Amino acid sequence: MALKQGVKQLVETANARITTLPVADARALLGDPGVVFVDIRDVRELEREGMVPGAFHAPRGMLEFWVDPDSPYFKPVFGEQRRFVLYCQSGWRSALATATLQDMGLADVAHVAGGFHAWKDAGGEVAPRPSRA
Ligand SMILES: O=S(=O)([O-])[S-]
Repeated sequence: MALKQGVKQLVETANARITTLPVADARALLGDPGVVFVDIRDVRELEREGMVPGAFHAPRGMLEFWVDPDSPYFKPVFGEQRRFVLYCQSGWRSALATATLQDMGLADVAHVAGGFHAWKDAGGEVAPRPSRA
């Protein structure tokens, strides 16, 4: 079956209209109280590899429902006037998720180029997943 769009095209289209932060720029934001790092990977990935210290874990499958204040699953962190910096493993899922949150109207949302892999390769800070990340 021929798809109308494959993942490569979806990611490219998303990347063309969202903010992508190089790892160095993202690392410079770590600890900034106006910034929330959002880890959208599966919990198993966090347990296996750790995460950006202090990141908020919002699995991609729930993301839209946690962001929408009209959803029963809304998480108040997404109602704060802060910058949201999403990351996944390699920057593909986060590109799609960032585009979606932008479409939903989140004012300041970006993602990390190359995801957690690139973050770690650059010597980025890594913390174990807290028991309730
Ligand atoms: O997390 S991912 O970029 O490999 S889809």
